Amino acid sequence: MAMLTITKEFRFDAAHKLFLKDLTDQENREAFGKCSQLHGHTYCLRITITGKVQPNGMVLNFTDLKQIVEEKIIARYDHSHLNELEEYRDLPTTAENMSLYIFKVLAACLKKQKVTLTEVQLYETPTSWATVSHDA
Ligand SMILES: Nc1nc2c(c(=O)[nH]1)N=C([C@H](O)[C@H](O)COP(=O)(O)OP(=O)(O)OP(=O)(O)O)CN2
Ligand SMILES: [Zn+2]
Repeated sequence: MAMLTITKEFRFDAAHKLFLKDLTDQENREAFGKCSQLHGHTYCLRITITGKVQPNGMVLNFTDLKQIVEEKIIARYDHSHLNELEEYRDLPTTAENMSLYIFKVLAACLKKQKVTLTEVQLYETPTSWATVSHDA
């Protein structure tokens, strides 16, 4: 059976460094290399949802999707220092951890809109990204 999804793309700029609290600076340099130094990315975030097509012809108005993602994620992440955000106090700010957190937050919000979040893709660079998918 065919499955319909819709996707919206967002961008945000943020700074971070990769480190583990329990390691010394030297050990973090050895573990994470250049990424243990503060640096920035223009992140690209793709949000994909599915649901019933409503009488207006839409699963969810892209404008409404934009408002939710901007309020819950972009407003907090854009021009931020990611390591200072509460959710990453004890977690490395990897694409993996960030996409898992974003999925958890948005899945709950989108459920209230009667749609299902099927995929979050977070690109740290154009060649490096993480994908979290909804369990079938
Ligand atoms: N599995 C992961 N590996 C790495 C992550 C990550 O989140 N998950 N993050 C980093 C760094 O943040 C780094 O800034 C990005 O790494 P990399 O893709 O190597 O960056 P480049 O600028 O070298 O990318 P190119 O497009 O290949 O030039 C490291 N690893
Ligand atoms: Zn990085």
